[in-house]
Amino acid sequence: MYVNTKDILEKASKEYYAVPAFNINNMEFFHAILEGALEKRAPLIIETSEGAIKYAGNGDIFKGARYFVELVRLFADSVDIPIALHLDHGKHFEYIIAAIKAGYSSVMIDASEKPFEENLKETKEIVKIAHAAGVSVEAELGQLAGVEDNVVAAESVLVDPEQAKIFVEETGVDFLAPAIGTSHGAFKFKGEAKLDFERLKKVKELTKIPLVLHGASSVLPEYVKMAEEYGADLGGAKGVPEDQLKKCVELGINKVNTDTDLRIAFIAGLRKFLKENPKEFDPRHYLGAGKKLVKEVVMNRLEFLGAAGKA
Ligand SMILES: O=C(COP(=O)(O)O)N(O)CCCCO
Ligand code: NA
Ligand SMILES: [Zn+2]
Repeated sequence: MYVNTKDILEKASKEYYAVPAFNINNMEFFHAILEGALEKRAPLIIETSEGAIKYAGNGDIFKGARYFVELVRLFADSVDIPIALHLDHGKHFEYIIAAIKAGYSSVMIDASEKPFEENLKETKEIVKIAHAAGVSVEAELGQLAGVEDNVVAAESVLVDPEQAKIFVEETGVDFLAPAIGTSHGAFKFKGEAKLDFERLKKVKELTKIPLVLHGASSVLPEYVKMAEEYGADLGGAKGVPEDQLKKCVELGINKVNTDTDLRIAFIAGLRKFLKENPKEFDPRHYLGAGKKLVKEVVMNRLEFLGAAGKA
């Protein structure tokens, strides 16, 4: 059934497990993720960036938002696991409104690169509108290092737990993404992976709401290796080690944004298939090879985060 993201996350927060939020840009990734969640009997959060919406609508953001709502609801309305659709990194008012209008379960207002007062003001405004439409809201405090879509924050700006308490009280936001040292993409961390667990613990104690980890892909070595074996150039790829991810869940992370791990799995499966099947040109076959590995990663991550069996 199609649900509000908050319903999924409130349960996870109470029981201290996490639900991965998987990014999609097309139908094939959605099918792979859905199959994995059904087999694992897990709640499912599908999320799309603004770029994905523009891509699916071929430039028209409202068509793109409608496309993902129709695609997800087509299946969600006929299965017995809870499924939510979330706008990831909503930075522009028109995308956030398009998502709300099209029927998304939740939206992220990401004003994290703006000064605290401005982030608070913008988030408050979106919460008012979204809540009036029965849509839940995610916001971000602090900044991830690395390229966050088109915002390059040279260094991470870590969340201030006291500010997080004020922010949550003043805005009424439903779930919060505290920056604790991760970054987006396949090349996280300059040296050793280092997350600020103390800070995370304080944010959970002070805010008591579901928390989100961005830049949470582990960049799994076996898939990186396979992709490289068949021609990919991913030198230096590094993600969040799984033991550190586990610790984040124990400290109160409940939504784990996962995009890069699915992309690497897909390209590994696709490259291998193309190399081994030079005569094949049916898109259902070569995209199917990517899908297969995406489903594998999805099932492992649902199990690892404790979402399996929680539907
Ligand atoms: O936090 C994440 C996922 O991060 P990762 O790159 O670790 O999968 N996301 O918000 C997904 C979109 C990344 C920006 O384009
Ligand atoms: Na998000
Ligand atoms: Zn993110």
